[in-house]
Amino acid sequence: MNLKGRIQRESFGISNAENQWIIALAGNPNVGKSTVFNALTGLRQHTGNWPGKTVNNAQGYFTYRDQSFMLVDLPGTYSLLAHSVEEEIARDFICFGQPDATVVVLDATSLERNLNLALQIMEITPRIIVCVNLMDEARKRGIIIDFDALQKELGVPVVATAARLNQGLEDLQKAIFDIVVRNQATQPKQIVYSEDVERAIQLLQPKIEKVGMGNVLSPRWLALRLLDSDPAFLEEIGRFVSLNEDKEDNPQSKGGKVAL
Ligand SMILES: Nc1nc2c(ncn2[C@@H]2O[C@H](COP(=O)(O)OP(=O)(O)OP(=O)(O)O)[C@@H](O)[C@H]2O)c(=O)[nH]1
Ligand SMILES: [Mg+2]
Repeated sequence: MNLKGRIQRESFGISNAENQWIIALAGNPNVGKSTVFNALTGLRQHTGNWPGKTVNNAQGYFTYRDQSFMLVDLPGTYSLLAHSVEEEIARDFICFGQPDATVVVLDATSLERNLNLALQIMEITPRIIVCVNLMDEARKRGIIIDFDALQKELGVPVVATAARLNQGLEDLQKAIFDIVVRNQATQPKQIVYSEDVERAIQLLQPKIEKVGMGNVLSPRWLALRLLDSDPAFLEEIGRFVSLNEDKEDNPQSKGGKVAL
């Protein structure tokens, strides 16, 4: 990891070892994130608070095929629209903490509602694994999920788990490994908005690409956030750009401001 990436992560209280991959664990409240986290990391974990917040932060470690992974258990959220401090933490870490991949844990018994968050994260990053947890509950209720169809539709890896029963966790580790270490390509499904919004995105996107943030955050997603015009978040983006900009690579960038 480069120095800028390290500084960025440290601002979230994350200081991973050299050669240690960072995996964010996101999901709606009560879907089994912490159960997945505990099953994968066992006793190799420590907890504290997110810097400056009274929200619990847990980090843990596991190794798989000689690679070391740090898991970061994010607060449970229904969306990333930052209506609460939990949503803000989850959104900022996924956007600016530069995780090498994000696992989004879904409740197999209420997929439709849970997919909302997965689609939001898929707008931000292609490095995502969908983990459909509570599969034992779904089976009990006679819910059948067509995983091949779901994976095809979403365009990202989908893994079935029952974390409380320790089922599917090795498949999850392999899916993480494939995305992070083997650089497996994904094609996350993108939400298509109304004609007006799509036209505005088309106008903004090339300008955002010129500013040179496209390799860190999705230009399409940034265009949507500019259209939201949430001033606090735009300021956050500006701070992030100034940490990450490299004037030699990117002569167009201007003093850390999103100059459009
Ligand atoms: N039956 C079943 N229960 C599970 C499974 N995974 C987790 N649970 C249970 O679901 C409840 C919530 O699990 P947590 O791991 O705390 O969920 P969480 O997503 O971390 O919750 P928040 O941190 O509050 O958002 C607990 O009672 C778990 O034991 C599973 O695969 N099957
Ligand atoms: Mg939890």
